[in-house]
Amino acid sequence: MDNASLRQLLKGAQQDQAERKRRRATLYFISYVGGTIMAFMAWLNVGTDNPLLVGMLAGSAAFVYANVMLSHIFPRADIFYYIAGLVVMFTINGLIYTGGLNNTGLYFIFPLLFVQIVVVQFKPALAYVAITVGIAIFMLYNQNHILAVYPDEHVSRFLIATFCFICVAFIGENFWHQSRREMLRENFERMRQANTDPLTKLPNRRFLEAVFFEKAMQDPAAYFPLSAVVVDIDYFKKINDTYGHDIGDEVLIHFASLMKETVRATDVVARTGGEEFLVLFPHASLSQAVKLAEKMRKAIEANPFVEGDINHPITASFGVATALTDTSLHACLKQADDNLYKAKNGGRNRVVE
Ligand SMILES: Nc1nc2c(ncn2[C@@H]2O[C@H](COP(=O)(O)OP(=O)(O)OP(=O)(O)O)[C@@H](O)[C@H]2O)c(=O)[nH]1
Repeated sequence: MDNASLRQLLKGAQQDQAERKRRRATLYFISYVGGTIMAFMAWLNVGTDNPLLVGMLAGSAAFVYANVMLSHIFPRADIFYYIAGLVVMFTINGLIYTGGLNNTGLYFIFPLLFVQIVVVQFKPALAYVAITVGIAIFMLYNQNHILAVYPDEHVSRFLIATFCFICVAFIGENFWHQSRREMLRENFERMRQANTDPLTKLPNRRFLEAVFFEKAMQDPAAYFPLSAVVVDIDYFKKINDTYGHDIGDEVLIHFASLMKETVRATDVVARTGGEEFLVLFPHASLSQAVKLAEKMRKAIEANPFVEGDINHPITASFGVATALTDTSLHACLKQADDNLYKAKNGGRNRVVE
């Protein structure tokens, strides 16, 4: 797997945790509380001479509820945050257009603008707020086209207060956004280190268990049949004993890069133990995996470790197995291990399926 895909997988795993929870909780809270307030306001306005306001508030409440219900069904879709931001845009301008109850609509704009900033992510929120306030200003200066009547001094006070509110809200959001990004970067770095083998820079066993297998279980159609190849360098102890541990380390790095070069960007090569590696081929049948393992075996055999006076041939043994579905993943890994054992007992430098 190339570095970009690995980063992508790790970032996905990281975001899935705290960030998604925070955004979802915000959307749920704002939708249920905001939807209820709008429904209540619609009811308060029933019987007044402003049927458009009643319809708009009731319609917005219904839309907000429908949106949040759908977001429960599709919890991973971002579209519902943007729809909520659009409903807020519509409500703000609807309030300005109709004037709200006793012409008090302008007072509700500030909390609604804040909701828009919180629900939509930082950069898109700038565009949402600019459009919302742009339409509002247009209506306030073209009052002959709207139902409400706002005295000039209300308009100026409102615009000055809106300007100050937007500046303060965005400055706060900006600093919060920056510190969150910084925190995410640090967390990501820690996570990357925890999931990487420091010697070969390959993903480690933790990555497989906490990230890759989790992802495969969440979306089996994208990964299965998943083929596993357990690879173990032959007579590695002899290399350490002959040339020393440092050269042994160099051999492991050489071996890791050879294996990485022979697989595709979507395949994973991980170091799972001292001189043991696990290669995973998503969407690969047993026969395809055997061919790929044979290709790796030949590449390793053809590329001895060369450094200074040392020219040491290297071979490895391979155990292959395939999981047709996610339920057979653990049995497949055990089978691949058993096959590696057979390859070792059968004389090494071979692939056993
Ligand atoms: N240099 C180095 N050696 C390691 C590392 N991790 C494990 N080893 C060594 O790898 C060797 C593994 O030896 P064995 O399990 O006997 O396997 P082998 O000599 O490869 O023999 P077969 O696997 O049966 O072919 C041991 O000597 C470990 O000390 C490491 O990170 N660096």
